[in-house]
Amino acid sequence: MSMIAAFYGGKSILITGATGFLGKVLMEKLFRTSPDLKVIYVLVRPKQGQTLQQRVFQILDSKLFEKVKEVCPNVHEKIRAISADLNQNDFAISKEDMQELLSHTNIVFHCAATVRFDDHLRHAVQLNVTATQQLLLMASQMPKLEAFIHISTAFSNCNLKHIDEVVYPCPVEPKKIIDSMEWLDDAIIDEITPKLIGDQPNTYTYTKALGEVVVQQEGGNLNIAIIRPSIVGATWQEPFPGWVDNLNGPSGLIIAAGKGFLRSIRATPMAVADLIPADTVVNLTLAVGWYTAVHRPKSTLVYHCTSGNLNPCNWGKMGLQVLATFEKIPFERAFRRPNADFTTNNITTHYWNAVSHRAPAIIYDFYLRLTGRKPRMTKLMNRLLRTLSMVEYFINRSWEWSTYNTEMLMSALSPEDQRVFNFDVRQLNWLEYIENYVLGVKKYLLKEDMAGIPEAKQHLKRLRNIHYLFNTALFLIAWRLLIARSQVARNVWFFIVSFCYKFLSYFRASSTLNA
Ligand SMILES: CCCCCCCCCCCCCCCCCCCCCCCCCC(=O)SCCNC(=O)CCNC(=O)[C@H](O)C(C)(C)COP(=O)(O)OP(=O)(O)OC[C@H]1O[C@@H](n2cnc3c(N)ncnc32)[C@H](O)[C@@H]1OP(=O)(O)O
Ligand SMILES: NC(=O)C1=CN([C@@H]2O[C@H](COP(=O)(O)OP(=O)(O)OC[C@H]3O[C@@H](n4cnc5c(N)ncnc54)[C@H](OP(=O)(O)O)[C@@H]3O)[C@@H](O)[C@H]2O)C=CC1
Repeated sequence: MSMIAAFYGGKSILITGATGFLGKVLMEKLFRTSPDLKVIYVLVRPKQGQTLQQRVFQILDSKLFEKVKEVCPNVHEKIRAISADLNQNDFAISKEDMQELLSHTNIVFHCAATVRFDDHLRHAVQLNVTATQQLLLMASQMPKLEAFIHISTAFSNCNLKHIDEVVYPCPVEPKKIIDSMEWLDDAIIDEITPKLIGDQPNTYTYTKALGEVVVQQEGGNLNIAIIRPSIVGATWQEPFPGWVDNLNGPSGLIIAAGKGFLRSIRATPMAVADLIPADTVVNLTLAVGWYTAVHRPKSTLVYHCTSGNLNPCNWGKMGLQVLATFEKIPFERAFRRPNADFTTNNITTHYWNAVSHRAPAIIYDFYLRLTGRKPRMTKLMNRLLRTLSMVEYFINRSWEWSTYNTEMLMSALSPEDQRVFNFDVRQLNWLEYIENYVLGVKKYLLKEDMAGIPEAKQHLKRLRNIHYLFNTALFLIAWRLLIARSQVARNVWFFIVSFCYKFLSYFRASSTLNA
């Protein structure tokens, strides 16, 4: 019997960010392994004309939850959606709901965040810092609370090369930042943002670092732990391989490469691609929840959920495997044949951006205009280039994350828990994982049918022929222009033509003699 699964039985669990990528996998695993849990409270904001209930039921009715429905048929009754906006005071939670949360919650998993790299500092601070502070305040009023688990990121201190499982101080106290956001106007915030974030690459990593400091400073007597996952990718094993539902991290770029938009990325092939599957993160999170509640460590423990030091894979290997998978499982209606490559310096990056990204987009938009359609490729390409510029920082460096706490926890688990809540990335086979990832992107993100693969392959063959035809035509035109202008080119041309003629004459003569 799994001790961790038994621990969550009968518990009331509060999850923020449950409608996000990681939150969904977390809920799924909780319901599947502890179907006798009492209730999961999810803080949800209403969206797109959907009620809260509809938003949550849509998640429960998705393929991700198919196995859950078998082991926990009354899952709809065990989830309680609470209207909340983490940007508002007291999260805009009603008094009755707040009362219920405060008096019943046993465990809190805080996953909600803005993960946009370029978010305005005011918004990023509100969600990643102030909301964390407010949630801690709420948690301190929960008499039955056993553990508070905060999800941060392994990149919260990416200005360092070697990162330990400790909370690092920030140059400016989070409280001062929170206060200043209240009275500074947007223009001034824009101006001081680069100075404040210093050697952090963006407002996301900066505010996640501030969030950790808030957790440490304001955790009071709570049992708190911080989890730092690296780049969260599709599921590895559970509930099935390859599940992914948003474009963050590598997923969007896999689509862009598979559809043929992405031709070149400035990346260091030997840099470590520190991906971590979503189910691995969730298994560690649940194990940490159990350990924190049961063993009550004296201080806030930080757990790195990374792959690089235990089972490293680099971007070069990953890129090649992604391309190899496209051969077997191509995406439908590609714009060009997938043929992306890594570049390593600024000049080649600019060159390939102009030649392989912008020029084809302009030509295609011209063609759309000619045929009376609305141009759209240049806009899409600009967005892709913006995304590339945002992720460049992370794919041209390697970090070392120590994993003492994570390894300590692994050895503290029973063999059964090590199996059910497996977070040992040494067992991960990267080639298999990446293939499943690409397949998952095709099935769950692009919603493409596997039956369409033969047609997709035909389409790629047509694109290849068009490519060859286009290149040949281009070469002939260039050559024709050169011959018209240069005596040397003309001489070379006559030499080649007469050589071919002589060779053919000789060949014909010798075959007549033999006959
Ligand atoms: C040796 C040879 C080898 C050969 C090799 C060949 C290679 C070939 C294989 C290639 C693949 C393998 C290598 C992969 C490298 C991956 C690196 C990942 C590093 C990640 C590090 C993460 C570290 C930190 C981890 C964390 O701790 S946190 C989690 C990470 N957080 C994020 O990943 C958020 C990022 N994103 C944003 O920050 C915003 O998205 C923003 C970008 C500002 C845009 O912003 P904006 O332009 O405003 O656009 P949106 O409004 O967002 O979207 C507007 C429209 O574009 C859509 N769209 C949004 N995104 C994306 C996206 N990516 N890709 C595509 N489309 C996207 C969206 O659907 C919407 O479409 P629509 O609805 O209009 O139709
Ligand atoms: N994905 C990754 O690669 C990594 C993620 N992390 C961390 O993991 C956690 C989860 O990330 P992930 O699941 O990928 O992110 P998602 O963007 O998929 O999910 C974010 C969640 O936060 C919720 N949220 C955002 N704003 C508000 C708000 N104002 N009020 C209420 N809820 C809000 C979203 O709700 P809604 O559905 O309404 O938008 C969503 O449920 C984050 O803390 C992130 O920093 C760490 C390392 C890597």
